[in-house]
Amino acid sequence: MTQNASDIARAILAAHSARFDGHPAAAFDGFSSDAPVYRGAREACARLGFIAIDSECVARAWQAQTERLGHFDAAQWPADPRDFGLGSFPPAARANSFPPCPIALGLYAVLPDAAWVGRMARAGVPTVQLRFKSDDPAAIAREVQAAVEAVRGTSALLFINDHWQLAIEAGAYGVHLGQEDLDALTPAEVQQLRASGLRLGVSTHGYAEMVRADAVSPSYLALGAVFPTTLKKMATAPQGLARLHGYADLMRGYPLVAIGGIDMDRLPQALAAGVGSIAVVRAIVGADDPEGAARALMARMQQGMR
Ligand SMILES: Cc1ncc(COP(=O)(O)OP(=O)(O)O)c(N)n1
Ligand SMILES: Cc1nc(C(=O)O)sc1CCOP(=O)(O)O
Ligand SMILES: [Mg+2]
Repeated sequence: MTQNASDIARAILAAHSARFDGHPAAAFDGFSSDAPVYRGAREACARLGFIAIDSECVARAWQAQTERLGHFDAAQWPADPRDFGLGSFPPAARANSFPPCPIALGLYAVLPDAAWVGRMARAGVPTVQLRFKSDDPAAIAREVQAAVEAVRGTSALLFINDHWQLAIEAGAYGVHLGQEDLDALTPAEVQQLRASGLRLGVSTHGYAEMVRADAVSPSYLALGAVFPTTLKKMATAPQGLARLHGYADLMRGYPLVAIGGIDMDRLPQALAAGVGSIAVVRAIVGADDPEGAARALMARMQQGMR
């Protein structure tokens, strides 16, 4: 049956509004195609509060899904990598992928300095990140080196945030980069990082950023911010659990890390979306007993993964 764009939008909203509630409608900036499924989906996504670049991405995927299936199915929110134009899955099997890391990185402590990295590695946290923010190049180099030394003799996997060249020199396990960090790299630098053998994790905050990250075939994807966070100013609103489920469905071939506002109470819900890792800052660094908090978070992760 041929349906027009308004019918398509209504059908999508009827099937998915309840799940994706809590986001105000987003500004609508027009269509890039005349295909009715695309147009209906684009309108519906804007009404569901997806930002324009994400609405565009999902609407195009909905059109691709319809063509692939041979019919429009309002119930089936797009979650097939082929419909988003992603590379082949699993990504780790691609010729140009970054080295793999465990599919379940477990509790992932994002920490402000090397002393914290050492403390949490010794407390048994499986994945740690040095997120040292400073304008002093000598201090940054010292901290990266100290973090690498701090995890020696422990089984913690150490990612260095932002400073990929120092991470290579110091021999870290991996590097974490945001979208802007990645944009600042030339193709030759991306290739240098890939050739170094370090793992690469990339931040994402929605469909369009996941698609961009997939283009470099990183070792893991971080999905944030799931809940509100006071740690840093975010450019996008908290994604919420329903979107986290959608993102994890689409990207399930990657090791996935949920981040942003996660604490003991919220951890089980975030884990249930299908991610293998939960990243936290304040739930550890802000705790009265950080080692105790880390142990409690790890125990809760174990329960959730059973
Ligand atoms: C696991 C994890 N996820 C996301 C981030 C954020 O990285 P980025 O977007 O580059 O922002 P800064 O941390 O550099 O402020 C992260 N560090 N770790
Ligand atoms: C560093 C960072 N990056 C995020 C992202 O969404 O990319 S959220 C975040 C802060 C996470 O801190 P807390 O666990 O204290 O909320
Ligand atoms: Mg960064």
